Amino acid sequence: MKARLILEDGTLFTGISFGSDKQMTGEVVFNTGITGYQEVLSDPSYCGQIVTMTQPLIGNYGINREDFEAIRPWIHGFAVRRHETAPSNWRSEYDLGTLLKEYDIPGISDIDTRMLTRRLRNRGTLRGLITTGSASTEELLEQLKATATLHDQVNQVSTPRAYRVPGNKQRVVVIDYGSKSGIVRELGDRGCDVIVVPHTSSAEEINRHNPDGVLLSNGPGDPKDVPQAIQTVRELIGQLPLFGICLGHQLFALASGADTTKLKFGHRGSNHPVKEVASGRCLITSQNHSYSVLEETLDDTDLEITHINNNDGSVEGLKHKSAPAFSVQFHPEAAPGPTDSNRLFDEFLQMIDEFKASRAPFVSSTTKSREAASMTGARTVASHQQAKRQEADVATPPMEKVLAPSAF
Ligand SMILES: NC(=O)CC[C@H](N)C(=O)O
Repeated sequence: MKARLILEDGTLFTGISFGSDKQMTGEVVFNTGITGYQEVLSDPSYCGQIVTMTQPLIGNYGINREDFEAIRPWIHGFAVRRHETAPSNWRSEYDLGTLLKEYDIPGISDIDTRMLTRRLRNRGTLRGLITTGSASTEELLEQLKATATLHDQVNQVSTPRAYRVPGNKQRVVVIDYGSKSGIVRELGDRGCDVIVVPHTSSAEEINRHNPDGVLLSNGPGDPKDVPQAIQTVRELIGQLPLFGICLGHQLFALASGADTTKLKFGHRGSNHPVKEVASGRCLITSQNHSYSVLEETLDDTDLEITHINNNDGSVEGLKHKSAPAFSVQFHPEAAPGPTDSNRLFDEFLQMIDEFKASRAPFVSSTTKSREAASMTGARTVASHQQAKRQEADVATPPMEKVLAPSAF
């Protein structure tokens, strides 16, 4: 069956339909990863977008549920040069077209994805529409114009209820703005007791879980679409160790008084070079974002730049000058890789341990009585928190489900 993809500037691509034959609109973006189409399809940060892959052969290693980044894909369409209908891989369970059909997502193949990518690079990100219908190009453009731009994607993809992935080390609350399962996997692999909470959770609700640290997840859309989340992050800064990833990084910046802007066509792929300022080293990173923190708005904040994009000089990482908090625009949990920045999870857990140690009650030596007499507010808070933790271990707030990491 014939399918068409039309961009808002009138550019028309005619190809072959696969997946669902439903008509869908979305922001059209390109990803340059050679592998990883399953992770791209199922990354909730793509919610509402039509994705095209610059790699021309897509679907050749099929689909397996294990590599999904979320329980289901949220993209609005998939545009490829060639769709492989006979995948070859021992892990493959079914083919890409079957997956798209299952979730009613339209796919279009046999189009010139090089031309499409060049158009997006030259003009910037454009909205588009995929259809198998017979309406004229003019009618389709009218329909595209009449479709509202999405602003509620975080609401669509975040978990409605808190859930826990138990572990016996640091307790980390992940605020789910559309979290990839890779984030929970990385924390779980390190033994963390992970509690994933909805994006609407207040600082008070988060504190009730008695976390040792908070991870601000990735997620779709404009970070300014979730002002309540910005307020929560503002309250958490300095209270608990924080680590922000992608949307979480942008929210951390906004909460600290910086501003964000939309990039011309975004960064999406698995080999974006990023300079680590402290060491001068280059990390190869996985990326998927449209927005970016504006460097010139950082001057009046307590943030400093830790990472810079080698391609366009944009801000890729931040840390707070005094509070235990840092963030990155790229994805250290990247699957299928690269893994250069994976150690940021270890650095987060180290930061948590140092923060805990700095607040631990004083225990020994000759100064004991003097110290006890002048015990600081922070120490009182720490022992109070420990007591609360014991209580909470008995009665944690109601949670949806208790999942093992393999259930993702
Ligand atoms: N992967 C992400 O978290 C993306 C962040 C944000 N939605 C952006 O596009 O910039």
